[in-house]
Amino acid sequence: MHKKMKMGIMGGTFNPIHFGHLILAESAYENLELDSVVFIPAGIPPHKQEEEIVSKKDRLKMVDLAIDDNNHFEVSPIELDKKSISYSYETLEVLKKENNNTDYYFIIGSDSFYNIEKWKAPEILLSMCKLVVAARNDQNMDRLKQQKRVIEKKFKTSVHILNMPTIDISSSDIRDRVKYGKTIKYFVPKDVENYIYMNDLYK
Ligand SMILES: Nc1ncnc2c1ncn2[C@@H]1O[C@H](COP(=O)(O)OP(=O)(O)OP(=O)(O)O)[C@@H](O)[C@H]1O
Ligand SMILES: O=C(O)c1ccc[n+]([C@@H]2O[C@H](COP(=O)([O-])O)[C@@H](O)[C@H]2O)c1
Repeated sequence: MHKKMKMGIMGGTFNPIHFGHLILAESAYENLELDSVVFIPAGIPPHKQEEEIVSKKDRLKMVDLAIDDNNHFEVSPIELDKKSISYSYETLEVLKKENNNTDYYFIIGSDSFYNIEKWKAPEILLSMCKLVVAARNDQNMDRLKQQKRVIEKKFKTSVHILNMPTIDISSSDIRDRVKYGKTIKYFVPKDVENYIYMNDLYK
């Protein structure tokens, strides 16, 4: 029997990818001793239909550029290749079928965690992976621990709260900054910054 692999799943709209996502994924890799983390850009994100989202090609390219120097990070186009909405439980079903000898860890920020019961079929999703959660700009650890207890009890799963610095960077703030001519230096990797300007994104 081979040792089970431990894979992190970093799902997101990545519109664009930024250092908050990268530090989150790297912290999960380190804290949970994962073998790798796969970034899965959402083709059609379930809860973000009203936002302006740049093309799948641009978002995939920016993830590629951002993770290029990290050999335990990879990217999968599995959700970009679908025409329908990217529900996480369906993605996990496909991954599980391909790789049964792997434990999956779905990595999210606290904003996603507080909404998880509104996701499609959370009971199916949480039977296939464990959640790894980072506090975001809500420093309220009591609320986070309370949500951890609720989800663990309701779905008979375990939730890992990550030990990482809170990084107050968001894709929406980056989009606004570009729009209003403000700097995004040190918010995103240099290659991503160049890609945004070269391709006139978020004007
Ligand atoms: N700075 C951050 N710290 C911790 N988690 C984060 C951070 N930024 C994003 N995440 C998490 O990464 C996942 C993907 O995020 P997403 O691609 O939607 O970026 P976002 O910055 O939240 O975007 P937007 O500002 O457009 O809502 C979500 O689970 C989100 O909570
Ligand atoms: O499956 C769902 O119903 C669902 C609802 C909301 C978000 N998600 C996933 O959560 C991840 C972060 O989503 P977002 O919208 O914050 O970019 C991304 O992988 C989404 O596909 C999934």
